[in-house]
Amino acid sequence: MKEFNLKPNWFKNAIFYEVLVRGFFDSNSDGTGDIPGIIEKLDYLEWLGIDTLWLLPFYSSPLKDGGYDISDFMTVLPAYGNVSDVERLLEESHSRGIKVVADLVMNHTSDQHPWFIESSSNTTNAKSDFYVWSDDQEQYKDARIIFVDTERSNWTYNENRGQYYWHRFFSHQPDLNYDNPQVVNEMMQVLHFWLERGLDGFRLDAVPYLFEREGTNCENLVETHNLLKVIRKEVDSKYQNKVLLAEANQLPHEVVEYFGDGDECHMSFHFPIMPKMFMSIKKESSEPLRQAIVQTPPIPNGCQWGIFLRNHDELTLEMVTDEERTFMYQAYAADPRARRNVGIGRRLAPLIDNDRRTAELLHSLLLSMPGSPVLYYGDEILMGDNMYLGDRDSVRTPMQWSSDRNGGFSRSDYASLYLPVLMDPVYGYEALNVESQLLNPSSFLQWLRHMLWIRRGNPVFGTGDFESIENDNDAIFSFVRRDPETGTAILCVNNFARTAMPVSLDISAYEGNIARELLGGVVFPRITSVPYVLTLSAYGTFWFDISASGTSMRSQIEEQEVDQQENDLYGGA
Ligand SMILES: OC[C@H]1O[C@H](O[C@H]2O[C@H](CO)[C@@H](O)[C@H](O)[C@H]2O)[C@H](O)[C@@H](O)[C@@H]1O
Ligand SMILES: [Ca+2]
Repeated sequence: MKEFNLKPNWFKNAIFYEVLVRGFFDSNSDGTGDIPGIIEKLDYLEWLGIDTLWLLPFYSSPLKDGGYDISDFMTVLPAYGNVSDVERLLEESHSRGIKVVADLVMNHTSDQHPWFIESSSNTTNAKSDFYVWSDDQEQYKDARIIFVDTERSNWTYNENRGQYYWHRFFSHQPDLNYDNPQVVNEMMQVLHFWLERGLDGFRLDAVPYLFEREGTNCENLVETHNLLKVIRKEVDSKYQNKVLLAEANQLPHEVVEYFGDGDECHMSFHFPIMPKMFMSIKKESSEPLRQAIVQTPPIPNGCQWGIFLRNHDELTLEMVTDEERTFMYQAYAADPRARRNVGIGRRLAPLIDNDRRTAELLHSLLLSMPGSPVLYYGDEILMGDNMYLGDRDSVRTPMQWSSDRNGGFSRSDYASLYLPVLMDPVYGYEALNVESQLLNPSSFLQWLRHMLWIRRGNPVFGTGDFESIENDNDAIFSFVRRDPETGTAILCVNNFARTAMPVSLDISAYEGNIARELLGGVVFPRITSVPYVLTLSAYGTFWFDISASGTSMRSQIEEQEVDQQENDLYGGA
């Protein structure tokens, strides 16, 4: 059993893994993944080297939005299991040193939630103010529509009540009214219910939209931030080492506001840099990503970004410029079937034409840039997608465990699967699955596991400063992650070009230090006052330990070995 990490800032060094409960493993052969199924796969996740599971909503739901339409916050969808199963998952995960956070949808409920059924019955019932009601559709006209593929308005008429209700997402997801203290109180009970059971925190879904105010776009309002401060205070006062992770798909200066002064969320997804990684690839230029990082404001101590390549939604293009959006659609979604709302409904591998080198470059970035990496289930084997499925189901097909029936995901009839497993010649389960990649020492899965291991052994990736390193090649993104107190420093060099590239780096500040490549342990020439010259292969990357002598993870003995190697290789020069 691994030592369970009880440090308050554990999430800064965590590697997150996002699990679609429905799509991971079906333990009872009914065609739907479930909580006991995740328990059965914990050994695999431990082997892979992840620290924290993020579970997509597992609560009771009519599943019209993948479970983000909750009809009871305190029960588990029967097809997924029950509360005891979740408790068992928490125990089993914790015993392996794995923490578990879950999605919490505070902004809205399903229209099947008893609160909404009562609220919509008339204007005088006890839950009458639980939602945002209006006689007309005139209010909040400055609020954009988010699900543009399906919704034409943020208001929908309810026959029973004879009024309109407000919803930022699907019309079956009425927004809760946080101006009503009873709603705040109810949501606090929900938080307590799950935290008491041992959950390690929440991913707070769609958090910018909790309040509405006339004359604003109803996003990121001060009232929303004040409520988050109240929630944080409540969580901190009763529990230890929990994490709140904000899902706020907003501009850089807005997204950092979800950390408050260190008194709101511990973490926030770094939405601004995600599309920029993909732009840098197609432009063969480090500039889009470099700019996005440089423009990221500093965050308070005790806070951390969550960085990701892909997730269960579309590759969102809501917060990029019109020009950038056009570029992204042309570069990554020439086929209009790939488009979803304001974004692209594809998984990582098809986005990058299944190119292993690009996948390695993107994951090297994910594991070395400031923030905690969040992996999406299936991306560790470079799973594909199914553009013919509706909404965002294109990227939510069953996990491919083996070449057995239904990809080893379920023993049920194929026809009863919640979504069809992929069967095409490139990404189908017979060609692409966990089992075959476990057996293949040079598979992407094995490569990624090695990278996660290296990252874990170098905590500076989670907690260190970020220093951009000047170089003479636009295709190359170079930076150092360092801990000024210990002198630990790791130089990361990334080539966005599809061809080999030379680069000269200005790392004279580290003059005298040895550069030791982290994956193979090979010693490169000592750093001097002149530019450091490297050659990178197409989409190539390097991680070098350039720490001051004796301050890194290396022991004194290793240091002597380095001297010897250097002597052998460079004749003591
Ligand atoms: O609960 C409703 C939705 O909430 C999240 O949505 C986020 O994803 C949207 C794209 O699919 C994005 O445009 C929006 O800004 C986000 O809040 C959740 O991740 C979705 O799955 C869910 O439908
Ligand atoms: Ca099942």
